[in-house]
Amino acid sequence: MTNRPYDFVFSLYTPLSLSHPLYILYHLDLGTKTHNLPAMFGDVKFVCVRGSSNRMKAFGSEEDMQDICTGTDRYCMYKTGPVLSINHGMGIPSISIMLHELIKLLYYAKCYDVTIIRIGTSGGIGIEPGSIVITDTAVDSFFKPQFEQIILDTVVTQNTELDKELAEELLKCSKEVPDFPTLIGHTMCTYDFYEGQGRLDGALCSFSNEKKLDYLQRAYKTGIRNIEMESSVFAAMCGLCGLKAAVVCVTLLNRLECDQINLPREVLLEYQQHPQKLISIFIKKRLGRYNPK
Ligand SMILES: O=P(O)(O)O[C@H]1O[C@H](CO)[C@@H](O)[C@H]1O
Ligand SMILES: O=c1cc[nH]c(=O)[nH]1
Repeated sequence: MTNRPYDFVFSLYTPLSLSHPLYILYHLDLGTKTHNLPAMFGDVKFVCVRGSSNRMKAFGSEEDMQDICTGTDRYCMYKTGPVLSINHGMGIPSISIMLHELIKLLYYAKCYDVTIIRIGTSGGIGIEPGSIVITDTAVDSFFKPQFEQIILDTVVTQNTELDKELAEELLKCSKEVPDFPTLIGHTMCTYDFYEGQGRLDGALCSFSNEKKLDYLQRAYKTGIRNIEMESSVFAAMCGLCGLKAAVVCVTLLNRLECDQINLPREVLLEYQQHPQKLISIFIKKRLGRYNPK
């Protein structure tokens, strides 16, 4: 039974919170006592997560979309039929807090068969800017396929593999959008945008251009095709909770060539549409509503 996989996780890990009569999803400004979560979210089948709140309304028309998390400016959430969109901010701590509360929300709303996708931007390694990378495995800065979570005073190593079948299904959907290359590869997840991603243009830089290129070329050789800042904890938490998950990111630059993102605004906006287009096709296909022109 994979219907509500998070039941399994909750029974393992959180008996206290489950038995609590009132549950507050603090950073989402939602709660079991204040909101009828099954009525509001029970039909959710797809959750799309993105970094910034501006990119959130992609699945509905701007006018009729209301932010569900009105009482907080931490996260924004929109719902269009079975598609829920939430932003996660930048970096592992921010997405991790959002995911804890989102997964509890899905549990209390009695959702089942949910697919969750991070739609994002990234720095490419050795590939054309504008390409899409569908992540098979998130790796850390040592190129290891793992996420190290500190729980109390213990380092717990978690698996960061993503759903292979889902990745292949997404790659198949990409054939419908031939305007930009799409590939499956490893994604490196870092704690920082600058030195942490081997950039020379931060406020601090403690290594040479040669060292940077050597590092990025070694990353390429292990199968890493892009770098971003959330995929490892996303893969680990969704995997532990049995949620089918994918990470689909456009690359904004080729890090073997430069560090600065200096694309004209309209090109940047156009690139950000690439993963969005792919995911729209995927969802429409899943819902039996895809009509290729
Ligand atoms: O996918 P988005 O939200 O653009 O996130 C990527 O861009 C941010 C850095 O600019 C990091 O959070 C990285 O993961
Ligand atoms: O280079 C990049 C671009 C977007 N996001 C990142 O984390 N790195």
